[in-house]
Amino acid sequence: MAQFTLVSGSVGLITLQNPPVNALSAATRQGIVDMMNKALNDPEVKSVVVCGQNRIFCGGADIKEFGTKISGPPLIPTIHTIEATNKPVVAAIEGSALGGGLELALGCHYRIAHSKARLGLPEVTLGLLPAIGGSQRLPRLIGVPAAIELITTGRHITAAEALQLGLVDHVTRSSTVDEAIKFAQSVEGKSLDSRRISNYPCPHLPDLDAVFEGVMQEVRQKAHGAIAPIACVQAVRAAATLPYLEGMEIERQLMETLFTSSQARALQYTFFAQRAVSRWSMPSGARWDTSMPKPVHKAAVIGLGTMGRGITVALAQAGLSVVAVETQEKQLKEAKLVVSGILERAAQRRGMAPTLAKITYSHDIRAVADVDLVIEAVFEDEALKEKVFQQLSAVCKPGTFLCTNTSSLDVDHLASLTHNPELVVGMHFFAPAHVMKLLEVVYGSKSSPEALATVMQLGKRMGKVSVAVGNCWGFVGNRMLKPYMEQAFYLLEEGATPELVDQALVEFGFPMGVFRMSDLSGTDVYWKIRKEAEPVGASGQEARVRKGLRYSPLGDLLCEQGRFGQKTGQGWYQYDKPGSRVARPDPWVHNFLEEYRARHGLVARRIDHAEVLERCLYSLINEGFRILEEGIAAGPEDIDMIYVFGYGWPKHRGGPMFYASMVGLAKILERLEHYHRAHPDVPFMQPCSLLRKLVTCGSPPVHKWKDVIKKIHSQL
Ligand SMILES: CCC/C=C/C(=O)SCCNC(=O)CCNC(=O)[C@H](O)C(C)(C)COP(=O)([O-])OP(=O)([O-])OC[C@H]1O[C@@H](n2cnc3c(N)ncnc32)[C@H](O)[C@@H]1OP(=O)([O-])[O-]
Repeated sequence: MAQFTLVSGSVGLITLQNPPVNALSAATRQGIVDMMNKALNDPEVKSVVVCGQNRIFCGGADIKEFGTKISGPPLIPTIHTIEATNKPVVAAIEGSALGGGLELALGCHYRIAHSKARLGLPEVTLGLLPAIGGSQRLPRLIGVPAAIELITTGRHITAAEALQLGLVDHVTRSSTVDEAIKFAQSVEGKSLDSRRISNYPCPHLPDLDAVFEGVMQEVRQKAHGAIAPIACVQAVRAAATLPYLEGMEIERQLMETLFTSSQARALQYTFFAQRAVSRWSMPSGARWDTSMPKPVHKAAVIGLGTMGRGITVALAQAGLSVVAVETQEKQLKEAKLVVSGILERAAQRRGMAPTLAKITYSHDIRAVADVDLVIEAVFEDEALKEKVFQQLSAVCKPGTFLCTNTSSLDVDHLASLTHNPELVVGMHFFAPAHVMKLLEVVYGSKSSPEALATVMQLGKRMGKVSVAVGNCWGFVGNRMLKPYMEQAFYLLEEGATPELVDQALVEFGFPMGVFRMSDLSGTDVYWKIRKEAEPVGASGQEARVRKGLRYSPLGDLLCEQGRFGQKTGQGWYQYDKPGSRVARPDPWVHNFLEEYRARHGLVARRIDHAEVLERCLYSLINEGFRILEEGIAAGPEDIDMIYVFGYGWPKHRGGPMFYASMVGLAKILERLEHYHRAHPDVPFMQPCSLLRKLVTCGSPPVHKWKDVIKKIHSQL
């Protein structure tokens, strides 16, 4: 797990060997301890270079070990030994030096990085803090403000930035290990007094208390309830105010609390789930590792509204040639300006040339004749999309994949209008499409494994977290959102205000509540969808029962007043002016709700945050279980990643299905039964049979649910 070689006569080369990322597993830590002892005790060795096998220094602690009983030696004493030795120790950083990997490098006397290397302390993203001395050494080396920023965000930085910050001593474009060996020899026998970071005083900051107060406020606000960023600030404060060893003790105590927290478990689950969803499977048995994607060099986007523009940017940034088609001249002109502007600004930020030449614009759909893949992003209108699919099927070269960005239409139906339904796949982007990480990839009943593999690979190229799901109304994300939003409306009918519901959800960790979100995206968006799905019928606009089930017309009544949210300056909240982002509670809305309740003989009651969360979240989770039962999502990780990366579900709660497992499935079942008894006309509250089955099986942990689902399917 670590190898020792004597090179150039006097340099002990220690190579970490734990593929794929040389994570610090128990065996690797043991290897480092043993090999370092060997090097430091060998009189022939005058200096040491530490590097990683396969051009990656070290991806940090072995995250797989975190949920288990940790064995093997701790690294802190070894890092102290390295720092204290009189033999110069040089870290040769290639690939990544992250978390514990960078902390090991910080214990070395010198750090040399390859120009393509990435460095960072991403522990916070796993619900932890850099507790192998990183929180104490980094501020001493690069100063408190820069250290706080790196440690609380977990950002990976380039070697160039690391050099600028003083985190590394030298950056090279040639062989890092060779340079490190040469450098190590050049400093053999020289004093290392000025190279031991733990001896550095933390760079002085005037008015330390005020600085930390400001930082804490900012970090708290961004954390949305996550505890690790707060602990990171506390640890850096210890570095800034206490001697090194006392700071280390604070680091240890803070880590002890974080290490066993449910937030750390959720974030570590998310780390692996994010990677697991790329290993997709279809109900037919087709899988990621047996299906070959086709190369996509040139793609087209049809329709250059907000979504089409974002998709064009995402494709161009992924290095593809793009044909962007919009039939309306004015819209086409405007789109060109917007797309170029986004690409230019992004290129400026990265210090690169923009990829404008890769895009050709046209108002004629025939311009897509030679592309490998088309993404249709026209207005969400069934007749229009039908026409576009028929046209595409006629003009595209044989074998072109046809994708739709629909959020609510039937992928199978669109596929049926083409000559080759096996080439049709849904690509459900989230606005803004070049920013949002999630891509729901929807395979229809006829989609070929090759088509799915191609689109999943394209999603990866665009930097998306792509999740393959089956075809059904709303796919996974929007289908689960329906019961959640319905409950929010019912809560208003029963006595809540939009502020109360939103506050409960924000305290849970969502960046904003359902009503604020609805104002932001436009209250009319779902109104249009509702009007198609839930026609008014003979009983009228105000009817609270439709098709025999409970219905709340509150959202529809609000829209009829022209209150479309932020864009009109009025929605569930009031805004200073149309487009303003500052939402204030609106007495008009409170009055509107009171009058509505009076008209329907509803008596307002006190509703607390716990009820808001249980009703909104458990009904959403219940629908998640139905989706799993139907095989629309292959596993709970798929649902969770859709919610974390597309719907603002707090990462530190792991996604709805992981959250359900943390709350306890039996409790979720009991509360759903309770609410279903109280609201028998709300089918979303009726516990799903998979949930019952899992509870009967003793509520297995989330990674075992697939086994139960498989058993149910095999019994059918
Ligand atoms: C002790 C207290 C203090 C804590 C200190 C810490 O260091 S906390 C840790 C701080 N460190 C971090 O947070 C760094 C986390 N890692 C990363 O950010 C990236 O993996 C990368 C940039 C190192 C490589 O990116 P890339 O796109 O080239 O590759 P990829 O991402 O696809 O990964 C390939 C495979 O390696 C696996 N794996 C990766 N890392 C670890 C790990 N540490 N452990 C175990 N496994 C790990 C990964 O699951 C995947 O396995 P799969 O799915 O094939 O079975």
